[in-house]
Amino acid sequence: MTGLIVEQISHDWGQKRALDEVSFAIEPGRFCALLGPNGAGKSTLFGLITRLFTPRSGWISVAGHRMDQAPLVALGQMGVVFQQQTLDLDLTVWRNMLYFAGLHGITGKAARLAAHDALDRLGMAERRGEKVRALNGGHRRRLEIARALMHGPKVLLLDEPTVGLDAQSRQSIVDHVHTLAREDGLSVLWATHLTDEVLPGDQLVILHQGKIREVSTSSQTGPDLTAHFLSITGQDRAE
Ligand SMILES: Nc1ncnc2c1ncn2[C@@H]1O[C@H](COP(=O)(O)OP(=O)(O)OP(=O)(O)O)[C@@H](O)[C@H]1O
Repeated sequence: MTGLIVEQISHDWGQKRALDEVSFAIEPGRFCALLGPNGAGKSTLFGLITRLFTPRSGWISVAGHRMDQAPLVALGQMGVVFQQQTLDLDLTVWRNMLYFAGLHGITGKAARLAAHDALDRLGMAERRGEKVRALNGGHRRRLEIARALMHGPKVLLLDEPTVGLDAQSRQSIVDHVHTLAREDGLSVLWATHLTDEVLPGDQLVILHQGKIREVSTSSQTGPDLTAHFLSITGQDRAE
C-alpha cells in the first residue's frame, strides 16, 4: 500500500516503554487523527516516523518506501509540521518559502512555482510580501504547512499544529488540511488531544500509555466523541 504504514513499532525511553507494538496504516486521501492524552506517546511516534530516532522494533513505510531500508527516499515523500515553529521571523513569507525549497534542492523557477502553488493551497498567496513577525499565529501555521508541501510529499505529519491558536484559526487550519487530504490525495497524520478537530469520516487512532486502543472511522463528533475518548483513556474515572 502507498500512504503511511506503521507496523509493530515499539520504543523505550530507558526503563519506560513509550510505544508498545503500535500498528496502523493511512491510505492516500485520508485524514487520520492521532488522539492521545498527554504522555500517550504521540511525540515519540512522530520522532520515529520522521527518523529523529529509530525504533527498537517494527518498521515504517512512507509511500511504499521502508524507512529502515531507504530512509532518504522515504523522508523525501514526507512533509512535517512539528509542534515548535521553525520560521525565520525576520524574513518575508516568500523568502521563508524559497529558503526551504532550497533545502530540498528546489531552486529557480521550479522553486517559485512550488512556493506559489503551496501558498495558494493554504490561502496565503496574498501575504507573500509580509514579514513572518507581522503574521498572527494561525497564518504562521498555515505558512508552515505550505512550506511542508513544496516538495510534493505524499504523506503529511502534523504534531499538535493548533496549540495556542484561537478557535477561528484552529477551525480554518483543520478545514484546510482536510481539503488537502481530499483534493491532493495526501495521507495526513494529525496528532491532537482535541476531539473537536476530528470530523465525521476521519480515520481515528487512539493512543494511550503507548498502546493503540482503537483504530476506526469516526462517526461521532463533539461531546459524544469526547465522552468516548475519555472512556477509552480512562480519564472519565480520573480523580
Ligand atoms: N526524551 C525522552 N526521554 C525520556 N522519556 C521520554 C522522552 N520523551 C518522552 N518520554 C516519555 O515517554 C512517554 C511518552 O511521551 P510523549 O512525549 O511521546 O507523549 P505525547 O503523547 O506526545 O505527550 P504530550 O501531548 O504531552 O506531548 C512519556 O511518559 C514521556 O515522559
